[in-house]
Amino acid sequence: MITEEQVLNALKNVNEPYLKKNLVDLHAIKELKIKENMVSLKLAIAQPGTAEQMQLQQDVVNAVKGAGADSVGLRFEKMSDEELQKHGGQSQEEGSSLLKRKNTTFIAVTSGKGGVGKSTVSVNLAVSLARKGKKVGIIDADIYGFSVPDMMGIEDRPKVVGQKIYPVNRFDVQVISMGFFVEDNSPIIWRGPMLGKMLNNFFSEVEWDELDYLVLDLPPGTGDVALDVHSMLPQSKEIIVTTPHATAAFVAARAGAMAMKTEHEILGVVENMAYFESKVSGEKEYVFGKGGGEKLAKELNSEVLAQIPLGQPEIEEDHFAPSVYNPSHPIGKIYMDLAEKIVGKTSK
Ligand SMILES: Nc1ncnc2c1ncn2[C@@H]1O[C@H](COP(=O)(O)OP(=O)(O)OP(=O)(O)O)[C@@H](O)[C@H]1O
Repeated sequence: MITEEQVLNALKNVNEPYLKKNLVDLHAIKELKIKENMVSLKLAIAQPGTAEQMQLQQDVVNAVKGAGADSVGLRFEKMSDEELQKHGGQSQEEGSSLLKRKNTTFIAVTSGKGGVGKSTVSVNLAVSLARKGKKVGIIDADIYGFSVPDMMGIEDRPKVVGQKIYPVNRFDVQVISMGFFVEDNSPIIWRGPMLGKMLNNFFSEVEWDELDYLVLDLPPGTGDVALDVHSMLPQSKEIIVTTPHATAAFVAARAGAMAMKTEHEILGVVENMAYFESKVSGEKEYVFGKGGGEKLAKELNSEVLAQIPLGQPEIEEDHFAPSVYNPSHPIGKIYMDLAEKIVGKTSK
């Protein structure tokens, strides 16, 4: 079995890309665990969420596997400013280019709780806006489960050229996901401030093409993380996703209340899983209750933008994307209408 000493020896040969010193001398290894020849590491680095991090991931995995480990799980955190300065780095400047673009409308998609379809709505809204000829990007910032790449059927990783990361293009949408920065699907625990730093890097280090819309799939809930994002993106507009159940709407109202507190404009509510429509009789069955979206919209002084029924997209062999509805699918049409409404509400 691989020993701690062997791992450390291997990491002596890997340089932190920004500070150009090896990880051991930098005291960058904040945690090292070995279990049944599986090594898990937590590393503090100067600039997480950058092209360099992706290269570093690869270097660390190769080095530790080369020393005899079967698998390597990696987590990253941002090095403290104190440590950074000690090693000759500069603390990072906040604020970045994408955030300053005047022509990009930011749409944060949020929900009170998980599993209501927030990512599905984010993805289909982004694709539908692109189908309408808009230039669209999506950031999958749902740290509790970055599902966007899978939902869109993305197997590629972003291209990295020099310092820059190029988003993956799928259905004419530029896609960046937290999931691209995780090695081997290893579980990661993000804390609020880390997410903020990561997002900030997505805005500054990613080479976005022109964008009319940037859709942000945010983590559910109203915790620190969401608050962080709210304050970081004061210009962002919001869509709140709920199911029709009264309790779900009640929880979602808290997410909405926060948007109001942070003075984000609420574009409206999307009620997902609103009903099931029988193909035979056309009858609607309200499987998860009724009226939640309406109730929430009223509470937020807003409106229900769409009611999306239960239904699966057709699976296409040559264009595999398990959660993207075709524009001809009844649900695909509802998403096109939603995109139309969003364009109407956000045109200057
Ligand atoms: N209208 C719908 N009909 C059928 N299945 C749906 C619908 N909307 C979402 N789903 C399914 O429900 C599950 C949860 O959806 P999704 O991941 O979009 O929710 P979420 O709110 O983003 O969850 P999380 O917070 O865990 O990321 C997925 O398996 C998705 O395919």
